[in-house]
Amino acid sequence: MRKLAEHNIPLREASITQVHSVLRDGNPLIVHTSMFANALASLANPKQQQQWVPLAEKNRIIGTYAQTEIGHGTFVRGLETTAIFDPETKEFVLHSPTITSTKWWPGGLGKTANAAIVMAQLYTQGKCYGPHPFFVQLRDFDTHHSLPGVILGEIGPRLGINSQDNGYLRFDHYRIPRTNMLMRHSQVLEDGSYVKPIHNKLSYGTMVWTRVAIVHSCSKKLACAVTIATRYSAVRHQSELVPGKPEPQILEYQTQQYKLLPHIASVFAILFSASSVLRMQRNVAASISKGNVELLPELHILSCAMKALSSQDSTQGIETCRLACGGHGYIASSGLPSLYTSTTCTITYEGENTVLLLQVARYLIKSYRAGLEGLPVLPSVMYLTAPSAMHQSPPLSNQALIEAFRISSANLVKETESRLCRQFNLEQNFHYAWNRCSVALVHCAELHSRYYMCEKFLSTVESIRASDRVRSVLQDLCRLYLIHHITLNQGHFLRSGTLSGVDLSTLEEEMYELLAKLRPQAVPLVDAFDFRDELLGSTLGAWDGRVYERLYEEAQKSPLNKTDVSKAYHKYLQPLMKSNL
Ligand SMILES: CCCCC/C=C\C/C=C\C/C=C\CC/C=C/C(=O)SCCNC(=O)CCNC(=O)[C@H](O)C(C)(C)COP(=O)(O)OP(=O)(O)OC[C@H]1O[C@@H](n2cnc3c(N)ncnc32)[C@H](O)[C@@H]1OP(=O)(O)O
Ligand SMILES: Cc1cc2nc3c(=O)[nH]c(=O)nc-3n(C[C@H](O)[C@H](O)[C@H](O)COP(=O)(O)OP(=O)(O)OC[C@H]3O[C@@H](n4cnc5c(N)ncnc54)[C@H](O)[C@@H]3O)c2cc1C
Repeated sequence: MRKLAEHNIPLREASITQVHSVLRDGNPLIVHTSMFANALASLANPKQQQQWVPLAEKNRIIGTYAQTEIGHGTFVRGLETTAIFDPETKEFVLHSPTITSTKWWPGGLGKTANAAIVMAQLYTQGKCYGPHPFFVQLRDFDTHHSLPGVILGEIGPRLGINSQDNGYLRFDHYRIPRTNMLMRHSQVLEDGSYVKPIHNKLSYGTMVWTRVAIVHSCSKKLACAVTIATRYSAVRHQSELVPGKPEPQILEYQTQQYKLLPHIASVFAILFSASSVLRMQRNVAASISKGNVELLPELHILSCAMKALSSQDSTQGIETCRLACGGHGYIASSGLPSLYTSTTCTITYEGENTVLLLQVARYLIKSYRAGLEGLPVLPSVMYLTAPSAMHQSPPLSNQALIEAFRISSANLVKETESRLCRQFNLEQNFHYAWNRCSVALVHCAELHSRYYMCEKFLSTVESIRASDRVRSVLQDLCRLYLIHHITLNQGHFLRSGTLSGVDLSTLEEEMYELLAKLRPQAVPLVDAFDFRDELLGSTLGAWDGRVYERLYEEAQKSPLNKTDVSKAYHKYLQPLMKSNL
């Protein structure tokens, strides 16, 4: 915090990588500086912002975002915490009526935060208006004691991010002023009447914002992992490539190149998609402030799609990098285990990936049906009902591969929609039919999202003007990315008839050539991510390549090495050795 202040970096602009470098196993302030700050900025009205933002910026108020309950995370409409308006006192009464209504998970809630944005079911004049956000003080701002009516604690050790205090929270008829409801989009007036928002999902805005932030952070986390594994692969020599010859760098093995290079490419694919979603988010935020919510559904769907794909890709990529480092990838000082545990949670939080992909699928099916009826659909899904012929692009060119993605995706949506109709005819119930088709629907969402990511990668690379040589390396990397994802999804391309078996084997051949061509670029590419050693925090990935010396030095720091004979010898081993057991 002191460093950020010294360098005049606003908290919200501190990159996740910098934060990760300081607190590799979780940061108790992350939800304060991200979701809490964003909720105040986007859900509070100007008067409320004047009241709370300066205090939050000075860290007098430290907040969290308390939405998930022990019984409900995904299904936000099913939240049980209530906020009932009392017109007599002009207060809301917050209450946790059941065990399942206990708030559970919020970052920093256990011990750090003294306030929270609480999502609770709003009741006024006897009617429920669904989940709404409230600013709630939880602890005394001076003593930090929890306030009467607030029951708080920490939820216990997790797979990772254990230096964060994820918490639980219950309310016992806890009263807050009416003006603590975040009132930028909807209001409860003094007489208890409810003023509805211009779009009923605006109160979910902080989730959308965070999903976009997660996409960006995933590219950074993956970039750290590929940097470590690639540099290590250039230092590590193992086995014989040619019998009798010296042990080569393990990066010479084609299988090692196949493990690493597609994930280096993935960093760029995620990064370029993140930039594109961020641009859209800024446009939508500007439109909303002018009262226009037309593009909100598109942003919601795109952020769901990119959050799901980037969290899945980066988690798998980091695990592949860990495995690519053999035994040394398993040691904590490699940095890879904490990268994995602090990234795999992004698959679950801020909307579990399957659930988000089903949101995307719902949009695809609705847009496809609208397109068939000649109704207007938004630009990103117009292709679903556009004529599905290949254009005049040269066979197997980048453009042709993008078209193959587009047509295969449209084909899969069409096929799944027909299945949905057939299932509906059998079940006579849309929701049961939907569930029966949901595996296929998730595949539709994944292919559509991959198409978007491939398209963004290609268009961004093609627009690079600064350096022909940089563009040329990135073009090869992009080509590798396209072919790699086509080979992983061969079935879709064969089914749509966009690529033949011969095409696929030609592309596979090219992929192997690209691995060899890109091999000399691997280290320069990851060096270009420009992570300082302190940021990477890895014995395997440091810039100077002194892997073995660093591993040895790090081992000396193990607490077990403080004495030659450990306490456990006297307490357990020696008695065991003498016991004749
Ligand atoms: C330690 C490492 C850190 C790395 C991270 C780095 C950066 C990130 C920065 C900070 C984050 C740090 C830590 C994060 C900590 C985690 C926090 C949390 O997890 S907070 C809790 C998050 N919870 C969720 O995401 C819940 C997921 N569920 C939902 O969002 C909704 O319930 C769901 C599934 C979308 C459904 O909503 P529901 O109200 O039931 O709607 P319907 O399905 O009925 O749909 C109705 C229509 O509304 C549309 N919709 C839904 N959501 C939105 C939205 N947000 N905006 C616009 N529109 C929306 C939906 O598409 C439907 O539209 P149609 O009727 O089809 O037109
Ligand atoms: C590290 C971490 C930090 C977190 N931080 C916060 C925080 O700061 N604030 C906060 O409020 N919350 C936080 N959360 C909670 C998080 O948002 C939820 O865990 C997440 O939204 C998933 O909800 P759930 O746990 O209820 O899973 P569930 O919804 O119960 O999911 C379990 C399974 O059911 C499936 N499923 C659920 N619904 C459907 C459906 N409609 N269709 C098909 N399948 C379905 C899912 O795909 C999944 O396989 C955090 C969670 C973690 C792990």
